[in-house]
Amino acid sequence: MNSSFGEKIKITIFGGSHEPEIGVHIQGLPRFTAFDLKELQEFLDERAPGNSPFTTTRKEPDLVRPERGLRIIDNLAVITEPVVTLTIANTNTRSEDYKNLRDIPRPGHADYTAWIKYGNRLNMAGGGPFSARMTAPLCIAGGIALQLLRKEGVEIGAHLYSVGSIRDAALNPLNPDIPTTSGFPTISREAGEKMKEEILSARKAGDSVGGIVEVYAKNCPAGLGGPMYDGVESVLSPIFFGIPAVKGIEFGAGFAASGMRGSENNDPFRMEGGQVRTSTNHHGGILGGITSGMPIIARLAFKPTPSIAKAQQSVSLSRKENETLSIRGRHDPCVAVRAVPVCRAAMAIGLLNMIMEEKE
Ligand SMILES: Cc1cc2nc3c(=O)[nH]c(=O)nc-3n(C[C@H](O)[C@H](O)[C@H](O)COP(=O)(O)O)c2cc1C
Ligand SMILES: C=C(O[C@@H]1CC(C(=O)O)=C[C@@H](OP(=O)(O)O)[C@H]1O)C(=O)O
Repeated sequence: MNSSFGEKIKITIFGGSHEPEIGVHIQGLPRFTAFDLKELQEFLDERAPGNSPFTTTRKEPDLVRPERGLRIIDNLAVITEPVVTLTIANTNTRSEDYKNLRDIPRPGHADYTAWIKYGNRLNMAGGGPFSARMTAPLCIAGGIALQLLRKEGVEIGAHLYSVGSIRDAALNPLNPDIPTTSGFPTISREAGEKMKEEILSARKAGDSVGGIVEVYAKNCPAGLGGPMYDGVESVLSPIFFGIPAVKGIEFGAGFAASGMRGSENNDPFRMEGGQVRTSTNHHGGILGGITSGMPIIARLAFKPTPSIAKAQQSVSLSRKENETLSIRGRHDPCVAVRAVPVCRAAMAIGLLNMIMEEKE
């Protein structure tokens, strides 16, 4: 099953969690531009599963394989064709964990709705095409987009804004920057330690916990986007909602703006070095759907992982009876942790689309 996003840059993600491979076709990248494969692999490694006690135990190397449309010279990949294809092998599938879930759907996952729509035609082991595994090819496209955007001066970063009720230190909305910490994606090391405890405590209880990822883009040119459906929020939201388990998105002050007065929420304009800037950034870099030149800021709310070890109430679809379900298998206790690079990838693809459109 394929899933596509974008017009100027079109990505098509294919494969499934327990198929031989997953991958992405990317159409419309500027020809004869190069990107660094080693840097792309390092970006993929940030998302890869199985590398810490805070993720699923399904360990995958997630090695990027250039397949089509690229000429490889040492670590450089030069884009030579209108469509490029890259893949990743699935090397560590354990489909027997999913046998009983064909009949007894997991509460909170896509098992039941996929059965309603596709019956038994889809290989749903590992979550099939609904799995977070599909965010690996998203990160291939996003990792390439991040490198191309950096050439334009655009920087995209993200951090774990919260896990359960524990909040990270605040990002500076006027000049966001994420210091490199100890391998855990928070600004504050102390907040990171508390989040780790919360995640391990949920896992120990056979449970899971939700979280929020905050993502920013700075040095983005003013003037991208347009009114209504051409707006930056309208372009970014579909790619953000394509990430499994995303249940809410806010830009700038977001929902909190609804509790403010206009005098508090409006960002005063001022001149700075001959350029129009704002003194605060409640608008998150977007006014009327168009970028203002201030940092773009979005927060993505992730629900707690649906697959939990605790016994849950479900049904047998064949016997039409209530059932108690106990899930075996390997699952993230908090999906938001590994979603941090995924949010950067999604933001990069969305913005590259708009920047390329502007260049036409
Ligand atoms: C990085 C990441 C890792 C995830 N890991 C798991 C997991 O291990 N187990 C699981 O049940 N769901 C996991 N999910 C969430 C499911 O894929 C998702 O909840 C499911 O496909 C249903 O889609 P929905 O939540 O968008 O409705 C993960 C999501 C992300 C973004
Ligand atoms: C493999 C990844 O995460 C998977 C995401 C996932 C889900 O339901 O989304 C379920 C689990 O799959 P499995 O049962 O095959 O181990 C996770 O391990 C990955 O992100 O690369």
